[in-house]
Amino acid sequence: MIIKNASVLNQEGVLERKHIVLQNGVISAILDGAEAAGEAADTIEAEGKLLIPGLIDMHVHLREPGFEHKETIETGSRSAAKGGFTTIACMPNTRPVTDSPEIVQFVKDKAREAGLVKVLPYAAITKNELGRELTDFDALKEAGAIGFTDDGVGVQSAQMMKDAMKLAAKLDMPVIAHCEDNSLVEGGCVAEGRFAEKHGLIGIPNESEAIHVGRDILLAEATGVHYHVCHVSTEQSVRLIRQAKQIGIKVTAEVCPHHLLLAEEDIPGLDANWKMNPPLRSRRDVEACIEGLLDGTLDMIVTDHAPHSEEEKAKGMQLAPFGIVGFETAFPLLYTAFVATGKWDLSLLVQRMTADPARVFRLNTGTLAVGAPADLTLIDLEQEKEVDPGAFATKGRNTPFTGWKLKGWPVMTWVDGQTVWNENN
Ligand SMILES: NC(=O)N[C@@H](CC(=O)O)C(=O)O
Ligand SMILES: [Zn+2]
Ligand SMILES: [Zn+2]
Repeated sequence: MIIKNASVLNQEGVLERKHIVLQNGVISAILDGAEAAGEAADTIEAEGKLLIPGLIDMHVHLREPGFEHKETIETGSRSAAKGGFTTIACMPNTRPVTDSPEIVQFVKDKAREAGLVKVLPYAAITKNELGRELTDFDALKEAGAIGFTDDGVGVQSAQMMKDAMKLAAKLDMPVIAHCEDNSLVEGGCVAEGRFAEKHGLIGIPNESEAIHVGRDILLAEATGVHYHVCHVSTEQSVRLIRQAKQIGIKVTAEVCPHHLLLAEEDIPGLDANWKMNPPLRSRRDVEACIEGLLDGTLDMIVTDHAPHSEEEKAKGMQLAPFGIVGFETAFPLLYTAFVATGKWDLSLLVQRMTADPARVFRLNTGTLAVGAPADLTLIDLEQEKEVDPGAFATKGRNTPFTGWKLKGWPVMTWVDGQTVWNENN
């Protein structure tokens, strides 16, 4: 197969016209656009469109097993492919929790049946994510888990976290942390700030996140583990991670599109489509996250795709579950807000969603190179469309971005050379 006349970013971040030849699931040649592309059984004309490595999302919730009314591995995979993602790593807060080799195997089997994107399972740190007893790290690694996390809750005991890190370090596996100290968030559903005050809600303070980041950085230093911080949302966390990196502690971090785009003061009313964990913070925190992403303190962008049903989200700000969907809006949101406005280079956005997650988690994807798996995404940078949850492939409709006019929509996605999403089919 040949993808002809695509716009491809070169090493210097400049767009060049290229023909990409795919064979047996890998990129077999990248030809100069001035050369003849040659013949193939299947030719895609990509004139005027951006071709990038398939996007990688290292933090997603697919809800299966146990919460199939919110999402399944198949619907989540389809939504990911539609959003331009080719590799996703799914969180273990399912029912049962992914705390046994059997559930890791179940997730892998379901992902293979769906046959769309590459699904990498995380396993829980503690049994049932209750924070009481460690899971069997050896067996979970053996079954194919790529890291350990209790995402959805923070590991409250420092000793438990230290034990987990020691074990993970021995197995050369990362610990991925949802940073939240429960004693500092009781009853909170939005961040401290103007919105919480106006509506008489208990506010979640920044320290509830940063206190775990600080604690865990010290434990990572002591144990030598690769420590990865989930969905960073505060100025204080960014500062702690920056300092830890400067002194050589093995810490990496991720940030979500909504924490780069929205602050608590933007929440329009008591609508739970604006409720997520961590919550939207102050404008100052948003600016610190952006700065952190630009200087590499925050290594990558993840969606934290967290679908919930409409009934659940209709329960209101206090009672509805935390979380918003992310796959199908992530790239267009960031492209429109930061690249189309000239604030960021296109290559920075692409790197933080491809090469950087691949580097941190040692994946063999995320680059457009001869010999690499043909995981690719074709993007129309010009077409403008409104976010319409009714048209989502995910079962979730829970997004604060309804009606936003965006550019940069993925139009085709390939995994190992197979088309997994095509706008025109
Ligand atoms: N981010 C969220 O708001 N919710 C996630 C849990 C999590 O990522 O902590 C979920 O599972 O719904
Ligand atoms: Zn989390
Ligand atoms: Zn999550």
